[in-house]
Amino acid sequence: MHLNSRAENIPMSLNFLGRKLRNHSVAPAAKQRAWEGTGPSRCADENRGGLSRVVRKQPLVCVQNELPGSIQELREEMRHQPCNVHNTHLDQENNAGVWKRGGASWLRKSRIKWKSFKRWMSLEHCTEQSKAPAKDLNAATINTREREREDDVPADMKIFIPYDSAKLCITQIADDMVAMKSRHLEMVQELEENFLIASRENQERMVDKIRTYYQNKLNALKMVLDLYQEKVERRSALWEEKIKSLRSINERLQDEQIALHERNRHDSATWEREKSRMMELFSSRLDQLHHHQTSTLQELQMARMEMGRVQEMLQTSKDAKESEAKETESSDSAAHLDGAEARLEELRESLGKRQYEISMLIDGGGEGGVQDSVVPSAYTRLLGAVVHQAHQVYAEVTEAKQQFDQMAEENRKAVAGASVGAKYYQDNQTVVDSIEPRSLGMNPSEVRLRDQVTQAEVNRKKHEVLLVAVECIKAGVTPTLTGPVSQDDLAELDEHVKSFEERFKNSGDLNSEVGKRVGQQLLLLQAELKQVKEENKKMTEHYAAERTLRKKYYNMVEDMKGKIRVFCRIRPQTRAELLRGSTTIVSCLDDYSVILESPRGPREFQFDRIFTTEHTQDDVFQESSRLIQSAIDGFNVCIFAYGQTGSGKTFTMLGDREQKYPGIIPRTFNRIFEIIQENETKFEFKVLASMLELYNDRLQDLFVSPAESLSKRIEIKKDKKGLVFAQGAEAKEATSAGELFALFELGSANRHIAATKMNIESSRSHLIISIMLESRNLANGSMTYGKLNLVDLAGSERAAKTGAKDDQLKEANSINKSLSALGDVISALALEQAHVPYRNNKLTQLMQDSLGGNAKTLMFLNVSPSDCNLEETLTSLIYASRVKAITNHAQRNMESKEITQLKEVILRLKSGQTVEEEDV
Ligand SMILES: Nc1ncnc2c1ncn2[C@@H]1O[C@H](COP(=O)(O)OP(=O)(O)OP(=O)(O)O)[C@@H](O)[C@H]1O
Repeated sequence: MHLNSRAENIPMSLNFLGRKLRNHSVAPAAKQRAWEGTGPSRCADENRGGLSRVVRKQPLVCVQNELPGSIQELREEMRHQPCNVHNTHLDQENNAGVWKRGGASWLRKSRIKWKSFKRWMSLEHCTEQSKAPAKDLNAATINTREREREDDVPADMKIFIPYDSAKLCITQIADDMVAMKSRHLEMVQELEENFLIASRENQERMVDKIRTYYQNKLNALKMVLDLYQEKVERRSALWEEKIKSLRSINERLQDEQIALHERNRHDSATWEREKSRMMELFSSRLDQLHHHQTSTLQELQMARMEMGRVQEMLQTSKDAKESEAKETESSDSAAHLDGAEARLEELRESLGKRQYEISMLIDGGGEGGVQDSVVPSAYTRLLGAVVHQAHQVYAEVTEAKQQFDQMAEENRKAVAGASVGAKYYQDNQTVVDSIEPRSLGMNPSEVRLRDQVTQAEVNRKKHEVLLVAVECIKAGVTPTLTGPVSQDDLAELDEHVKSFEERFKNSGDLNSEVGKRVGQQLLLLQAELKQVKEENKKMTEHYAAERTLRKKYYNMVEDMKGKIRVFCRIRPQTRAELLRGSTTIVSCLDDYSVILESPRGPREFQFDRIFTTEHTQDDVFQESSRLIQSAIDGFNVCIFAYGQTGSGKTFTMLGDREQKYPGIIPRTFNRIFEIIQENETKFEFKVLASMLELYNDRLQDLFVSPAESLSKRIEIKKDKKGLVFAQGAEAKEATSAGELFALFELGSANRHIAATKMNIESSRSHLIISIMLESRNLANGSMTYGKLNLVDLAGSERAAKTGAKDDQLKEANSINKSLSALGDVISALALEQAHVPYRNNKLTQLMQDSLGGNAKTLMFLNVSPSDCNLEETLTSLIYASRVKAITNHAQRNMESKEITQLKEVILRLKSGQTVEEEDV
């Protein structure tokens, strides 16, 4: 067998290539070239690197074509002329390892100069070197020189290789190829690992970057918030100062008001005094009038008496005149008679005048006395003004009221006292009257009696007038005055009233001016106070908004840190509790603090959010819906409700039976498909759901009938990413919220429910709904896998309290066992213990990737507000407080397009399928 000198390069090159590939991590393209280099099509491909470069100048002629004859021919030849090469030392030397050292002896025997062979070898080596980037100029120069030398080699030179050696050589080539193939597979694996590591590192770097970015953002926000807070505090201080000053102004004004009031009181006292003085004046005037009337009456009587005397005289003179006329008429008696008649006339006149005056006095007016048109109006005006003002004082000032009442009482007593005198006067009127004619010659006892009677009458009248005046003031009615009033009296009274009115008016003006000023100031103050209040309100709102924002960012950070969020929901009192007369012992301090009134005093607990009876199902869902987006973004999300039996877990998670108030689960179904719809142009989604129930320590698939479920064995497993899944349970695909809800209803029909002693329908199993959310980015093909666990835990309860027996007792024990296992896991996680007892119970196993794992977790703590549940509520609150301390390590389940493809290739290789070039 012989080979063309150029063709000889081929096996040697392959050997080199094999070695080279083994010691080099090759890029897929290079690997592909290397693969192609070993394939049968390599002869045709001149333009590829490596081996083909050596033969670029002279096209490579295929080995088979260059061979002088067929193997048969060679064998023939060897039969006639035993191959001396075959019988040379080659085999021995080969056995002794000479082959490996270069096989110099057989080369010599084959008449090939060692030098030439070495040159070929070097040439090949240099050619291999030239595949790598030509770093060294010398190497290129050597290469050129070697090629020049190669041109010296005779073109027809043949090398004879013994058949066994050739066989050996070919066997080795075959081995090399097999080794190369396995190496290639190793490389693929290596590549895959490298890709995985690189992508993981990349992801971690990204997460770190995002974390730093958000941390910086948060710090900036914190700074802004601090600034705001400072501003708010400064403004609060400013407003407090303002309020303080306003308060002091207010106080000052109040003092002024009090002083004014005092002054008013003082003025009214003065007015009182003035009024009583006026009353006295009135009464004295009335007395005077009365006196005047009495004296006029006396004068009248005297005039009557004188008239009687004069008439007597006239009668005597008439009688004398008649007797004289009978006897003789004398001139003296005629003169005497004329004088008497004049006197009579005079007396008549005087009497007429007096009678008129008396009639005026008695009738209260009349021509010739006081002017009828002036007196009543002046008095009415005067009295009207005085009484009106006095009545105002009486109505407004309590003390004045008392005084008036007292005055009325005193006058009434005085009138009563004076009436005795009057009665005496009436009883003795005849006596007194009989005294009158002899008044000029009265004895002292008679005069005293008459004076006493007159004084008593005067007093009575005076008090009667005062009483009438007081009563009129009290009633606000102007008294009607009868009797004559002189012009002087009127003028004096008028003046008096005018001055009083003036003073009153002045004081009123003064008061009204000050009052106006005070009122204006008060109005200003009120306006300012209103403004301050509004600003305060705004500031409070602003502050509350800032606080909420702060809390939101804090929550975001907590989310990023992976803290488990705990929301506490206080349900309203049930009918049963109300009938029992239970009182409410749980109250909410603000959005984040809850207070429990325990026998040892109030205990405060802090949570991420508190929901009271005023919060609707929608409010509760709004706070939780952010997590649904996270699940679609590729996080593990778990929302679960914890609490004693009947505390409202099912109401929170599922809603009421009629779905009038749907809970988190049905709302989540809708939200998932809303988000999907919003993103369907960018992503392709797949939604799979499974529904399990953990009942009496046994996992049951709720998507199959209970009978079928009994025959199924469901095991909790973890996939490569550490995600928990239930092997053996059905995962059904849903393409709409309606489909998902229909699946949920199918599962709900198979749940275990019982009624407790309190007659509340109670779920006796833990319900776990898992929704797997796969999304493929249509732009780059990357895949994300999110998982949303919605868990309605069975209620924790005290068997003794609920009156459970037999099966129900067993159920209760199983529930309590699993909840206590959950408690142990929470404790271990909160204390960051090395070992977390997830495997103690199926519930904790199932929730492993939701608690302290790769998840975002939200726990609803449902509590009853009634005192009859105090113990359970306290335990639940303590339990949930521990949960808040747990930190998860939320990570996105995402892989790049390459990883996804490589995984597919590996799967196909494993299953023995062929892999196309473009797949890799
Ligand atoms: N926030 C609420 N508003 C109005 N009613 C509520 C509220 N929470 C609970 N309820 C009512 O209280 C009762 C008990 O609630 P629910 O069945 O949800 O409790 P639970 O904790 O799920 O009980 P169990 O663990 O026994 O299943 C129900 O009648 C429910 O309608």
